Amino acid sequence: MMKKLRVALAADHAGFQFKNELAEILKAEGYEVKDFGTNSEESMDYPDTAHPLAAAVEANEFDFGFTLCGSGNGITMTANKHQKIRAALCWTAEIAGLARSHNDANVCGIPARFISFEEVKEIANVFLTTEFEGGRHQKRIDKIPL
Ligand SMILES: O=C(CO)[C@H](O)[C@H](O)[C@H](O)COP(=O)(O)O
Repeated sequence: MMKKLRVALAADHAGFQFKNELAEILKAEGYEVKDFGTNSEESMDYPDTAHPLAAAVEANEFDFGFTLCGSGNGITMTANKHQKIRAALCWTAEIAGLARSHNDANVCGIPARFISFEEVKEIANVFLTTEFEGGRHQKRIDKIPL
């Protein structure tokens, strides 16, 4: 039997709505999903949800993470402070595929104020189903950590 992929989600107030909708879709598709918040549209600071998500992905409690904020930048920058995290800002499905196949990204950053939920679903689907190619890309990602 195929292993259920474990997926962590985190957002700030700007990504809250799409994060909830994405969680429901991923659960319905059979993914194991954990929601690291935020839990309302009340203004909050994205590092407060991004750091716990990144720490859990880094500890291999989850296979992949999705981070959603307005531009996708702040929450993705935060996740990338963790040594074993490769968080990629993904605004199209093609970028999401390249983030997996070339960069072995383990966190997908989503700019919730700039794309539609249809696009979010496509991005998530491609991100979760694209394999890392390895080869020449492996030695490049090996050079990323300081
Ligand atoms: O962190 C961000 C930018 O990198 C996100 O886009 C935030 O969601 C945004 O800054 C929140 O803005 P707000 O005016 O406080 O709603």
